[in-house]
Amino acid sequence: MFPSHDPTLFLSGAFQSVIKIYGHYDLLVNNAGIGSTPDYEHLLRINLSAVIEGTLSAMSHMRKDKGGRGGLIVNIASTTGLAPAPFAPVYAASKHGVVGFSRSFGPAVEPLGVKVLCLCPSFANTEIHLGRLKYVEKWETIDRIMEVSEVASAFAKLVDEEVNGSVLGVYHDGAEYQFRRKARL
Ligand SMILES: NC(=O)C1=CN([C@@H]2O[C@H](COP(=O)(O)OP(=O)(O)OC[C@H]3O[C@@H](n4cnc5c(N)ncnc54)[C@H](O)[C@@H]3O)[C@@H](O)[C@H]2O)C=CC1
Ligand SMILES: CC/C=C\C[C@H](O)C(=O)/C=C/C=C/C=C\C=C\[C@@H](O)C/C=C\CCC(=O)O
Repeated sequence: MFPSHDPTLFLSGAFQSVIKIYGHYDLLVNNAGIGSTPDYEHLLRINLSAVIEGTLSAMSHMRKDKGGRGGLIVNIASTTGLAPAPFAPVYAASKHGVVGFSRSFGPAVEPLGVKVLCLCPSFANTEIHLGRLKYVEKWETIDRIMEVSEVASAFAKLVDEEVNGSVLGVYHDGAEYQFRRKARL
């Protein structure tokens, strides 16, 4: 676990422990995240900076030109990283950041044997919404709040197909790629 005030400070120690025990990294999933809070810098630190920090640390252990074996990094964003989310603008900004970073970093590190994928779930029934679900269920555009197992299946699809730089949206009616690498700058 990271100290809640600064998730990135703890990362290098955590990475070193894994290397010490297992010798290498095959997969990193940057999943930790928090919902809206008045302290927007804290939110950005956890939802965006820690994802960047984790990705950079994993990459430094995975990169083939520095003795690594290559690997896969999966960043968990959100559909609020794909479309405007007026109910959570700062949260949405953090997730847009994760989408943009993942799409950009994947192609950048492909020559080093590392791939970066991004998963963007819509609303799923987890603790991040504790105390807010009743409110959320009233929103007209939400057809159904997903179960975690639906997000897990989409995660398996993303990792199975392993298209570097891709972004998979997960919706109540199924998973659909939003970006598969090629787009104009
Ligand atoms: N539940 C939803 O509707 C959706 C969630 N997401 C994202 O999925 C990811 C997982 O969230 P959920 O499972 O839904 O919520 P959750 O609240 O159940 O899980 C979040 C996890 O992040 C960890 N975490 C938070 N701050 C941390 C810190 N400073 N250091 C270490 N760990 C920390 C928590 O301990 C917890 O295990 C998050 O990135 C969230 O933004 C994305 C789209 C939809
Ligand atoms: C004021 C409400 C404005 C718009 C509501 C809109 O009509 C609507 O219903 C849209 C819903 C879309 C939801 C899509 C995805 C949600 C994804 C999660 O990542 C959100 C998780 C936690 C953030 C919640 C927060 O308060 O920060």
